[in-house]
Amino acid sequence: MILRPTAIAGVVEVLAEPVADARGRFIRTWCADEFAAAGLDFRPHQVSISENRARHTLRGLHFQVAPAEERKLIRCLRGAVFDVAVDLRPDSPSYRCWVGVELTAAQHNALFVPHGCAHGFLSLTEDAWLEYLIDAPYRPGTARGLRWNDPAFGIAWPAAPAVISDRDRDWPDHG
Ligand SMILES: Cc1cn([C@H]2C[C@H](O)[C@@H](COP(=O)(O)OP(=O)(O)O[C@H]3O[C@H](C)C(=O)[C@H](O)[C@H]3O)O2)c(=O)[nH]c1=O
Repeated sequence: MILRPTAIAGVVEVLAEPVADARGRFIRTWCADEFAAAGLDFRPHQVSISENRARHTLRGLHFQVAPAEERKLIRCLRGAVFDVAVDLRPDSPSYRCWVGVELTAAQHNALFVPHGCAHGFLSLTEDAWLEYLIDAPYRPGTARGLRWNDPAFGIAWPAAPAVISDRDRDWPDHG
């Protein structure tokens, strides 16, 4: 795999290096050693799947508050999504900046999101499924959120959401 840095420190796109033969392809999607060699201390604790029926479903943007902070590796298992991370670390040179990456099942690419960043996505196809590798147990009530169109972040989404939860629609402005 190729770990490609983004404009936000610690947010890394993981590009697949498929090994093809007459039967098809073999793709490594995570490796502790390769991540560690890139300075990413990431050991998954739980794996989840997010199934999204309608095109332009938006989930997020979420982050977990300490001590429940999560590092997560997100990949698309079906369809495609526009995946976004926002830097919420006040001491970071990219504080309040965002990056967006198109994740597709066909490319097998992924986005690594470290502590201190919010994550969200907009599905670009019907039946877009995401896999999350997360390095902490799920702790209900520890999630906080940013609103997708909060002017404080100016995220350039490819489209407005057609489907969004009330909770995600109503996150307050961050001023
Ligand atoms: C996140 C999570 C949820 N759940 C249960 C709780 C609810 O009964 C149901 C849906 O939860 P929620 O509406 O919080 O799911 P999303 O809105 O997709 O939340 C996720 O969306 C954004 C984009 C993220 O990056 C996070 O992974 C996560 O916050 O699954 C669990 O059982 N385990 C979990 O780890």
